[in-house]
Amino acid sequence: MTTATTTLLSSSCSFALLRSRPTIIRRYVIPTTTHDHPLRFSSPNRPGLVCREPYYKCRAAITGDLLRDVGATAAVLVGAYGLVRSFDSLTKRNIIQQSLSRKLVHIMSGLLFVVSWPIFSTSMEARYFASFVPLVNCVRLIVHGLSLVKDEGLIKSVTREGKPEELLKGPLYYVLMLMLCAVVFWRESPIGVVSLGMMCAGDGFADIIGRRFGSMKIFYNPKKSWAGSISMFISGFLISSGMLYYYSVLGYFELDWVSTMGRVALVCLVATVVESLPTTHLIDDNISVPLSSMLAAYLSFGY
Ligand SMILES: C/C(=C\COP(=O)(O)O)CCC[C@H](C)CCC[C@H](C)CCCC(C)C
Ligand SMILES: Nc1ccn([C@@H]2O[C@H](COP(=O)(O)OP(=O)(O)O)[C@@H](O)[C@H]2O)c(=O)n1
Repeated sequence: MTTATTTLLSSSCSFALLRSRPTIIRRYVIPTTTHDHPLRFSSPNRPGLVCREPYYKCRAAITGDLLRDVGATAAVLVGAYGLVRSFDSLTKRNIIQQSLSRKLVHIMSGLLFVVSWPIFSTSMEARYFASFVPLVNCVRLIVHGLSLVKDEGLIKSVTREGKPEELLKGPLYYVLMLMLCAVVFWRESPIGVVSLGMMCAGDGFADIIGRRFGSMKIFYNPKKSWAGSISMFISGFLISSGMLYYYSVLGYFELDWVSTMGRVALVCLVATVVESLPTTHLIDDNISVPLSSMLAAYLSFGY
């Protein structure tokens, strides 16, 4: 470390405690509705702020963040593996059908992943630690999808027909969307939370309800039903709103709930219409539903 840097750091480190007010720290403008970075300080790899605390305090804070993020990543990785294994066991013991098992994994994986985001630190790198979990699962799906390694439990839990190559479609797109939302939107924007709510809960319940009660088919797409689409809208709206409430209770968002409910309803309507279209052969629902939700949420929420 250069003498200049040491001098800069050893002089002091200023901690700017951000709550939910717009705060400008030199080149950083923190949006009104987040305090995802309650502590921001400079270090050689974090230029831009003046240091005024003793250097050891900065090191301690950085080390604390690092340990917290590594621990959180390990815990979520174990949770992901355990979830798939649990449903594999339930399917093997014929407690639930394979199709229902896959949909429950579809619904629960992404939602629990979003629920886990607050356990990561407030550092700028936390989102990359979190996105490491879907990355590992992405590699796992590719390795098993190419049959480089055999994992009957994984294949049975997340495929329709038990073919390894199925892992390279819906499930792979699903974890890629989890990574995208974690890195791009994280805890700072409702867009990622709502989009994953629609992909996980909305699309998941559409399948479960539609298969069972979908006798009235949609006139422009006989493969989809009104029951499925209506359940997608309702479940997507309730789960997405619940996730936004969860994050607002934790202080990440300050939302006007009357207008927010309208915005979420609009996003749900867009995603539901997109999912009902006869385009599954062109683009997987795990791509079209989250992307259309992101666009609608961006236009609706504005950040
Ligand atoms: C079955 C899945 C997608 C198939 O979708 P579709 O084709 O039916 O529309 C989901 C695949 C899930 C994946 C194997 C595991 C993902 C785990 C996630 C990244 C982290 C979850 C952490 C949490 C704490 C359990
Ligand atoms: N809007 C919807 C969505 C699915 N479904 C039912 O759920 C089944 C699976 O839906 P899907 O092809 O979208 O499944 P995924 O691509 O989400 O895995 C469909 O074949 C329908 O029987 C429905 O009835 N209405």
